[in-house]
Amino acid sequence: MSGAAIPLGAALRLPAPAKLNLMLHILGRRADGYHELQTLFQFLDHGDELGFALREDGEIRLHSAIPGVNHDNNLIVRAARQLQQHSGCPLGADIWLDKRLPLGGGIGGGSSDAATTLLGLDHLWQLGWSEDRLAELGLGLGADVPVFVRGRAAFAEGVGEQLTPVELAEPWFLVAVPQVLVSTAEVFSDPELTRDTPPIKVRSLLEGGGRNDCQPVVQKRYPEVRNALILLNKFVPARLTGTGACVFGSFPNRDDADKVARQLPAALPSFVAQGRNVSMLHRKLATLAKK
Ligand SMILES: C[C@@](CO)(OP(=O)(O)O)[C@H](O)COP(=O)(O)OP(=O)(O)OC[C@H]1O[C@@H](n2ccc(N)nc2=O)[C@H](O)[C@@H]1O
Ligand SMILES: Nc1ncnc2c1ncn2[C@@H]1O[C@H](COP(=O)(O)OP(=O)(O)O)[C@@H](O)[C@H]1O
Repeated sequence: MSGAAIPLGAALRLPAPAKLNLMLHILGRRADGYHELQTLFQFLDHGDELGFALREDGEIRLHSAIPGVNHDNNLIVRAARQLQQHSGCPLGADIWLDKRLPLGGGIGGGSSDAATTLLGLDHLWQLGWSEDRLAELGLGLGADVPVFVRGRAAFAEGVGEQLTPVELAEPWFLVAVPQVLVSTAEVFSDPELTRDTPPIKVRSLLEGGGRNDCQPVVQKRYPEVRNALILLNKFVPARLTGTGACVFGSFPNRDDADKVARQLPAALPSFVAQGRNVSMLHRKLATLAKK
């Protein structure tokens, strides 16, 4: 991406971590067309970074462009404007984005950027909004925004907004990034999508199991994703996250994950990161609260 680095003048720098959907079941379709899910979210210690500085004139300016996303449609700008409108805050902000997460990868980059913007500006503008209020506002921006606002690994139901925090093992993940952009809307409108998985209880899930119901449709439509799953499966059980395109496998330590990463072809970029039950954003905010 063409993003300027975050300048030293930014008053606040905050991470926007990626997430994985460790499993994703589709239970049915609601009257409004959205799908009822059960999914398990865990954060990664890898992500984008945002910088914020206060503006007295009420303007919201994002200084880093993402190719293909115009300024006003960027989830960062939309999140900032929503918070401004709903809080009646007269202040504005200069915002910078160091974009490291792939777009449309199923690792939640856009949603995480939006959540970091909501929490970052709540801090900068000293609004004192509760997490509940910020999560509710975030849901209007995207189904995955609330989990990033709350920052706890969670079992999610509904369209992803009913969250039950969970304590999971924190293994290392190798995340492969097929060079293709998967459209979430396209996957959810595929007639072949499994939409009738019976609901499960969180306890049975934590004992292992689960799958990603989007995977058969995505690997059929996107050969890049199919190939990535085949390649990674040679080393470790591989699975799709969200609606893709990223696929991942888990390892007990960083070295094992790095070894496999080195054996993947150059045409399939990847990164290694640790699964975390508390997001890096919330760890950073906790240190600011102590100051
Ligand atoms: C399914 C997940 C799992 O994390 O996929 P990823 O986007 O992360 O891959 C997300 O909940 C996705 O959330 P998000 O990416 O915010 O989706 P949205 O932009 O709200 O939805 C894009 C389109 O997908 C369909 N959609 C999305 C979510 C859902 N539960 N049911 C749906 O049918 C709708 O047609 C919607 O218009
Ligand atoms: N700040 C942002 N970062 C990433 N994508 C954004 C952002 N703002 C808007 N978008 C749009 O949202 C789409 C999906 O975003 P992203 O979160 O990267 O994918 P996914 O939901 O699959 O993880 C992108 O393809 C892009 O068009």
